[in-house]
Amino acid sequence: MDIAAAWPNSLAALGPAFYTELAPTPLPDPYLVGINPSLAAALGLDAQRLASRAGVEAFTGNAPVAGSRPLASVYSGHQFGVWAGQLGDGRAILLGEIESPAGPHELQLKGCGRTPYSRMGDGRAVLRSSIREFLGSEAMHGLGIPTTRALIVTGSDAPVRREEIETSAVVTRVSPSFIRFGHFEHFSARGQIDELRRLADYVVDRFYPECRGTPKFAGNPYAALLEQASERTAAMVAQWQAVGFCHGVMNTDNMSILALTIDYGPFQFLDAFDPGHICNHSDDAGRYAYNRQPQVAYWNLFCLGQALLPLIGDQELALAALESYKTVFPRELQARMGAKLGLADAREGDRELLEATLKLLAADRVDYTIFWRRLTRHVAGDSSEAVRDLFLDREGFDRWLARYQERLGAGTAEAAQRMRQVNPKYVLRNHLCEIAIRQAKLKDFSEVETLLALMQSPFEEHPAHEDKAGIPPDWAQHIEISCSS
Ligand SMILES: Nc1ncnc2c1ncn2[C@@H]1O[C@H](COP(=O)(O)OP(=O)(O)OP(=O)(O)O)[C@@H](O)[C@H]1O
Ligand SMILES: [Mg+2]
Repeated sequence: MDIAAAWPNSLAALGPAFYTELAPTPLPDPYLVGINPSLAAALGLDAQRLASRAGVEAFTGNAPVAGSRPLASVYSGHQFGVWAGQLGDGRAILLGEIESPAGPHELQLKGCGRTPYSRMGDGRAVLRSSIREFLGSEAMHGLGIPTTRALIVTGSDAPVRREEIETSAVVTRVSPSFIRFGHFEHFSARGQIDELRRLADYVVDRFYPECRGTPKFAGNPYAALLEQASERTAAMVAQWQAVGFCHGVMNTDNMSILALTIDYGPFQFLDAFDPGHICNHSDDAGRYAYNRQPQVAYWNLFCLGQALLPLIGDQELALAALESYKTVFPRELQARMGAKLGLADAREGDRELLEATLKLLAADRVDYTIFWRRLTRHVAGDSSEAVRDLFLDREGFDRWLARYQERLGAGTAEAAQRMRQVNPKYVLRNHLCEIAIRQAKLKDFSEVETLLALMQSPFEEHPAHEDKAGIPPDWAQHIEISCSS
């Protein structure tokens, strides 16, 4: 398969300490599960060619992609708060970069066989989790949240053992970079300071050039990098919270240095609003519960700061670089939530109004997405009945509504306009994914295609898909998503 004239690989240029070159391991009789035409177009690729027989073979790892130089990178990380030592791409292989109208992007196959970093794993990914990653990352992109993306998913009937026997799949992910906090932790923990500096210089020069020549932090570019990563991570997590996204495995090896949402494992978009919701069935202690995500992100940034300390040279400077998380996160969250309420500006008392809103939602376990969308409709002119119906505590709701309407004041048409752009009608709920997965197991991939299109424009009405915007069925509560993928 020949899709790009050249495949530069800037990560490979860092030197052999950073990776192992190896080819993917083939899978028998691969088939197409899903293709992402809009991402293909954005990258200047021909979706039909990607989805052809030759494309399916190549993106399963069965035939070379001409000019690419496949490799698996090494990283380490903290998992569930504990140092886990060396991890690395145990089931992902980077093909290299392609130049595209959207700038250089890396292509990576996930689930394409064992690597030197597989430890006890089989190097595979199951169809179920690959569909979740494909749709989940595109749903986040559709919501305007920074994320890695997914170009194509292929499947094979080759069995994979998880809790039960499942089948294999490979997702081709796309990102400007797949470098994680864990890459920095790896070299720092081993005292490989030259490699650590090479990595940091690479990331700064390529993605954060403004970190050079800044008068901040006594001109220390690595402290500036830490601050930039902190601020971007704060903004990303504020977006997660606002849309009700639970990541599920916020280990430091799943935190992107570019603050892109990465690793769609046990993630979930909230159904009923429960601040302490734990989406990952393996997370017994609730370390990664929805309402803990902002603190966990800071904890992870602290690990990044420790990893960068040999370059920053001064603990005070590193702490100062982390400091802005504490102002950027609340500011971003307030802005996002204010927009969801349709507020044009920030005023005193808004925080209390927001807290009262969330308290009311939590008390009655109101569906998070439906609440905001119905509120939008009300602000646009519909009666308040549809929102009110979501609550058991009707009097509490009435008092809240009066307070909200007073704050909103006149100009509701503009407010509704704003709200429609930030309160999605569709999110990728677990049960929607589950239905698509069940059908895909029977080789019917139409629901994957439908959901992809829907999640790429989640703020639109799509009247033909009203059923996918409703209250989830009871069985949705019993779906258990764990780290097993
Ligand atoms: N089936 C597997 N075979 C080999 N290695 C695996 C497998 N599943 C996970 N790993 C490795 O275990 C570590 C932690 O896994 P985690 O679930 O965070 O990542 P992942 O889902 O494999 O990938 P990514 O973070 O790239 O999306 C990583 O080093 C990962 O490569
Ligand atoms: Mg991971």
